[in-house]
Amino acid sequence: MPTSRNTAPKRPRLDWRFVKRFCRIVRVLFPSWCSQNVVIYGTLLGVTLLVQLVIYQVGLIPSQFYSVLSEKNYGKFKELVAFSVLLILLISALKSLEQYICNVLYISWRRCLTQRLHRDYFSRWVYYTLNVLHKDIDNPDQRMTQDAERLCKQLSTMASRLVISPFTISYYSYQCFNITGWIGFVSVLGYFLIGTVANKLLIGPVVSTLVEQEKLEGNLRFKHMQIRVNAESAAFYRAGKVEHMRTDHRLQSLLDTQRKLINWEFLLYLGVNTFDYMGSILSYIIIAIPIFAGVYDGLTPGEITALVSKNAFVCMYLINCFTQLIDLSTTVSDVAGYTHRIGELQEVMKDISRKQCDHDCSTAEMGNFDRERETLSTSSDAAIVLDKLSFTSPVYEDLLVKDLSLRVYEGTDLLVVGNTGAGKTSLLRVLNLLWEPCNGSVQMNTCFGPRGIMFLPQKPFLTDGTLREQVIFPLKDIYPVAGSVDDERILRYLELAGMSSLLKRTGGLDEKVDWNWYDVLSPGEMQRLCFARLFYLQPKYAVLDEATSALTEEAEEQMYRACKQLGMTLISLGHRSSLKQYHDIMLRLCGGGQWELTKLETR
Ligand SMILES: Nc1ncnc2c1ncn2[C@@H]1O[C@H](COP(=O)(O)OP(=O)(O)OP(=O)(O)O)[C@@H](O)[C@H]1O
Repeated sequence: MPTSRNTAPKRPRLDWRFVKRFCRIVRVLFPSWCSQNVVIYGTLLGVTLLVQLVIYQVGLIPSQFYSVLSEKNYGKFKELVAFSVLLILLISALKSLEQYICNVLYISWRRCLTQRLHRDYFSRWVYYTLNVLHKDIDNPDQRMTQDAERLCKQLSTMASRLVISPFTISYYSYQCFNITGWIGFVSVLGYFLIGTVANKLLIGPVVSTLVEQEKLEGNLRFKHMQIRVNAESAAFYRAGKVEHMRTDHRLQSLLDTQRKLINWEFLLYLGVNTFDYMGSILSYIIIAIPIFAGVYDGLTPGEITALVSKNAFVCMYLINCFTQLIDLSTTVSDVAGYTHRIGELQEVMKDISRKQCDHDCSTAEMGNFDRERETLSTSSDAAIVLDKLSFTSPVYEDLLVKDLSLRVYEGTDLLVVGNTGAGKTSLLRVLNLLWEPCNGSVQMNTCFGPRGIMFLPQKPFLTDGTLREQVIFPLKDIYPVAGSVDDERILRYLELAGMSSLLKRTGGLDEKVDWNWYDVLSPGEMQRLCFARLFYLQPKYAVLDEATSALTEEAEEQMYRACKQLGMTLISLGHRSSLKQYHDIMLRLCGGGQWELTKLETR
C-alpha cells in the first residue's frame, strides 16, 4: 500500500541534505579507487596540470617581450617569438585534449549513473509502485533520463576547474604572497570570501526554482507523450481543442517558473560579473601597494614595466582562480537542483525496494524466469492459498474484499466475477504483491513464469521489438530450445491464436519493425498475440484478466480450448456468462467486501 508522506517536502537548498545526496551520487560515479572513472579523472588532473604549467609560461611572455624590446635585442626577440609560437601550439593541443577527456568522463559518468538508476527502478516491481502508487514524486522517467544527463554534463564541465583549483590556488597564493606580502594575499582571500557569501545567498532560490522548473518540464513532456500514445482515441473525440488548451496551460506554468528562474539568475549573474570585473582592478591595487611604498624605487621605468606586467599576471591569475570558482555558481546551482531531483528519486526507490523486500524476500528474483526453470514447484498442494484475506484500494478505506479464504489446485479452473470496480483485478494485484493486504495472508506455492503461473493483464503489454520477441516475452532468450525447432513452435502457436497473418506483415519472425505495435494492432489482435505468448510459454497456471473481452465468443472458445489442451489450469476474471463453461468454481465479488464461492455444474 502506498505511504503518503505527512510532512511537507523540504525546499531543495544548498544544505546538508544536498551534501549527503551529492556524496551518494559521487560514490556511484566513482565506484572504487581503481575504477575506470578514477583513471579518467586522474588523466584529466595530469593534463590540466600541464595546461596550467604552460599557461604560466604564456603569462610570462609579455614581460619578457617588454624586456627584450626595451633592450632592442633582435636575437633574443627572434628566440622569444619562436618560443611563444611553440607554447601556443602546445597549449591549444593540451586544451583540446582536456576538453576531450571531460567529454569522455561525461559519457562514462552518465552510463554509471543511469545504469544504477535503472537497476533500482527495474528491481522487483519498484517501477510499478513508483509510477502508480507514489504520487509524491514527479516524473521519474525525466529524472533518470534528462536530469541525469544534465547533471553529468554540468559536472564534467566543472571537473577540470575543480580538479586543478587546489593546485593553482596554492601556487599563485604563494607567488602573490612573495610579491605583495601578506596585504595582497589577505585582500584577495577576503575578496573571495565576500564573493562566496554573496553567491551562496543568491544560489538558494535558484536551486529550488530550478527543481520546480524541471518538474514542470516533465509534466509538459508527459502531456505530449499522452497525446502521442493516445492519438487515435483523441482524434475520435475531436480532442484537439481541449487538449491544446490543457497543453498550453502546462506550457504557461512552465514559462512562468522559467521567468522566475531567469529573474533569480539575473541577480546571480550580476553578482558574478561584478565580482569578475572588480577582481581585475583589485590586482592593480595590490601591485600599487609596493610601488607606492617605494619598494621598487631603484628600478628603471623599463624594469618597472616588466615587473608590473609579471606581478599583475600573478595577482590577476590568483584572483582569476577564485573568480572561476565563483563563476561556477551558476553551474553549482544547476548541479544542486539536479542532485536533489536524482537524490530524491534514489531515496524513494530504495525505500520502496526495502519495503518490498521486507514484504516478501522469497520473491526477490521474481523477474528472473531463467532461474525459475530450475525451481519448478513439485508441490502437489494448492498453488495459491488465501487465508482470511482482506484488502482495500490504495486511496479508499472501504474494503474491496473481506476475509476471503480460498485454495486454487491444479486442474480446478476458477472464474472470478463481480461488478465493475468490485475488486477483481485488485485481487490479482494482491496476489502479485503489488498491493499489500490489510489482513490475512497470500501464499503462492508456484513460481512466476513458464511452467509456473503467468498473468495476462487486462491491458495487453506489447514490448518493442520483433515478432519473435513479442511471442517469447517476457523471456529474454529463446525458450526452451533455440533455432528452427523454436521457430516451428512459434509459428504453430501464432496459428493457434489466429495470428499467422502477422508474419506476412512483419516479413518474418526476426524482421525489425519500425512501427509501434499498439498503433498497428486492433485490441482483438493484441489479445490474440498475448494468447500466442501464453501457448508458447505453457505455464501450469494461466491468470486471464478479461483476456478475451475484445474477441467474439467463438474466438474465446478457441482460445480457452487451446489453453486446456496445453494443460493449463485457468483463473479467469470477466463479466461474460459464456466464460462459466470453461471453469469449475466461481468466486463472485459482491462489493462492500462481500464474496461468495459456488461450484459450477455446467461443464
Ligand atoms: N492504482 C489505484 N489507485 C487507487 N485506486 C485504484 C487503483 N487501481 C484501482 N483502483 C480502484 O480499486 C477499485 C477496484 O478496482 P479493480 O481494478 O480491481 O476493479 P475490477 O473489479 O477489476 O473492475 P473491472 O471489471 O472494470 O475490470 C476501483 O474502485 C478502482 O477505482
